[in-house]
Amino acid sequence: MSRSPILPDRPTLDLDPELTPEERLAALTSHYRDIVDVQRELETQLDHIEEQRENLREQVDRLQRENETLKTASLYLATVEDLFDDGEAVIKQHGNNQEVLTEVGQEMYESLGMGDRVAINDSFAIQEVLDDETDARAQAMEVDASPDITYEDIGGLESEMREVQEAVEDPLNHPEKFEAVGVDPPSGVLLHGPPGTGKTMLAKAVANHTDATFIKMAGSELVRKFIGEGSRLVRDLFELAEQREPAIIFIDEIDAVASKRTDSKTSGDAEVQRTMMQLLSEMDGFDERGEVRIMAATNRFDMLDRAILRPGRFDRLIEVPEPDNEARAEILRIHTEEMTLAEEIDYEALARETEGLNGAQLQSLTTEAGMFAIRDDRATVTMDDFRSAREKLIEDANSDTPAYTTYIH
Ligand SMILES: Nc1ncnc2c1ncn2[C@@H]1O[C@H](COP(=O)(O)OP(=O)(O)OP(=O)(O)O)[C@@H](O)[C@H]1O
Repeated sequence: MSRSPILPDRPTLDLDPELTPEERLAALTSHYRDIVDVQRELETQLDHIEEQRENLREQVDRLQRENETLKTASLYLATVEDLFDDGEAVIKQHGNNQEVLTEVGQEMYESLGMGDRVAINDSFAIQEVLDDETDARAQAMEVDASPDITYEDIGGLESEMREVQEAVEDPLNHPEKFEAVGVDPPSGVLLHGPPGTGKTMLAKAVANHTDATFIKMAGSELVRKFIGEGSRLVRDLFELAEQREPAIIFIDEIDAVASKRTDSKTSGDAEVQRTMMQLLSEMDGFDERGEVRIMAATNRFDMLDRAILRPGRFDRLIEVPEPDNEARAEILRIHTEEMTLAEEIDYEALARETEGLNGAQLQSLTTEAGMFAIRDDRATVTMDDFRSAREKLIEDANSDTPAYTTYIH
């Protein structure tokens, strides 16, 4: 780095009173020139300083970026095995079971207990104390011994329901049929299609009709920020399914863990890859698992890594489309079953008027129509209420409420 600038000497003027006017003029002219020279020198130095300032600014930016990268660098999971009075702890890293003695800052030391799960960095320094492991799993998985959704609750999707029955329900309820013919049922069933069209409902309904425990894991939950955590959750998921068989594993938003490989080499991507590899290896060892079926859903079929679609993995694809006229009428019928409706209600007309809405939006529409009746102090819901509800949904869409923006034109 350059040193501080050396300021030029300030020019001085010492006029002798004895000087003639000509001599005085010459002295003043010379003094003026000195001043101009100094000014030039100062200007050069100023340019130089500006340049230095620019360099320093760039340096600060670079350091800030490095700092950010360090802060977001991957952390590893470990368990506190032992705590000593002198502010040291023995931690055991998950995955490789390496035990390390590490120093702990005063503040961190006070919040630590034996057996705590912690996140550590590359130098084994504890960065964070984590929730209880069981909490983390409970948050990530939804376990429902008998979901109450039935096929009757699903509007439209007749052929999709039949496919799901064939691929998931029959192998669980009548494994002997498959044995008799000598074919293996599909390993995994992937439901794909736009959001809010009933994919989760299909998976729950099939669990209901088979007495299987429904175990749902959101793909986004599998993309954990700590190394080894995602793959550990995948292992836990399959273990739990085995303990609870018959069971249906349902991985929603599977694209979060099984997207096409990106070229970027960030540690986050590497961690997602590891989680996907764990998922693939669990699926490959699937045959021995008995009465466990696996289903997954995605809105981003185009993004999926083809590796998960190979035979023995998700080898049955079922597209779940947006509802057509007939399906919309049926969905509206299902969701208004418990509502007090005016006799004038014409489902076919409503279906035509709600073109572009998916199942989830149609459900909101019925609730919203009910709200209009309540606001008007009526117990009966009319066609006008449904129309006002539709207007409101459009208004919400136009005010950038994301859920409806893409559907109402
Ligand atoms: N075909 C349908 N019949 C009846 N209700 C439906 C249907 N599709 C969606 N719904 C309603 O929308 C809600 C959300 O549906 P569901 O969670 O099954 O959609 P999804 O396709 O899994 O959506 P996402 O991809 O956003 O997870 C359901 O609880 C239900 O109320």
